[in-house]
Amino acid sequence: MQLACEGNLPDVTTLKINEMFETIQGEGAHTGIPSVFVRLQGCPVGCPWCDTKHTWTLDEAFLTTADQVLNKSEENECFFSVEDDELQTLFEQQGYVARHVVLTGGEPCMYDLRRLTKVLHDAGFSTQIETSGTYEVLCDPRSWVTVSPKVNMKGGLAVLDSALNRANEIKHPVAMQRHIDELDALLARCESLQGVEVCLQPISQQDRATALAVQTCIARNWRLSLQTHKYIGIE
Ligand SMILES: C[S@@+](CC[C@H](N)C(=O)[O-])C[C@H]1O[C@@H](n2cnc3c(N)ncnc32)[C@H](O)[C@@H]1O
Ligand SMILES: Nc1nc2[nH]cc(C(=O)O)c2c(=O)[nH]1
Ligand code: SF4
Ligand SMILES: [Mg+2]
Repeated sequence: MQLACEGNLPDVTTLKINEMFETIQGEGAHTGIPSVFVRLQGCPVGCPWCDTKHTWTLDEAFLTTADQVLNKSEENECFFSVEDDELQTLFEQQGYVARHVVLTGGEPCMYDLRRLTKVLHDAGFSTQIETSGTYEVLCDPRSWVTVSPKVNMKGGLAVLDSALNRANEIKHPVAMQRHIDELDALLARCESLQGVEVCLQPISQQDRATALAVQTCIARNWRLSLQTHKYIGIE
């Protein structure tokens, strides 16, 4: 077995994929960029307002074929398995033209993403990881890491701090003042976050959440992240 130390690639990782599609990145600093979305299966965090609850389970009863998953007409728990070094071939078969790949979920950092992100960057893609900070972020140094910190959730502070240390962007979902206070506490504790772009994302397009996010972004000079894909009815 190969060691996963610097310079070496870890062994092949089997990815479980719930959805794969080409769309426009709708959130955060990369909003507007045509992207291939790879939605990985599994998340134990349990945010009550999560908009991808269909990805939470890792029950093998939902294992199906790539064809079934790629041709889904609605969200469901079904997923297929693929080795990370076979993903690019699938992109080609699907005829994707986007050169930016967003790894999301579920919680993508339940998987070792080092081989996948290295191979993709070496092939000329850029990559972005959307993570909750509840698992260590294992990826290529060239990947853009968006941490949407889930405080007081499973994973613990040490893991969250290591994810925040790797973050290129903090994207915080908000609905109440309490969510802003939690973010303030994180920013105060984590020196590595000085200078990292912070954005607030209203939870589920609620009017009050949006008003709070707008007002706080103006007051703090933070960025607003709307889930723009939901406003225009794309994936
Ligand atoms: C579905 S999560 C998957 C990636 C990872 N588990 C995470 O939480 O970052 C992708 C992004 O959507 C955000 N999100 C999920 N449900 C949302 C909702 N109802 N309203 C606003 N943002 C939401 C998350 O906070 C995260 O930034
Ligand atoms: N268009 C689009 N942009 C997104 N940005 C983050 C998403 C996610 O679910 O992680 C997402 C998504 O599901 N669709
Ligand atoms: S961590 Fe992400 S995928 Fe998991 S429940 Fe929360 S928002 Fe959903
Ligand atoms: Mg989404």
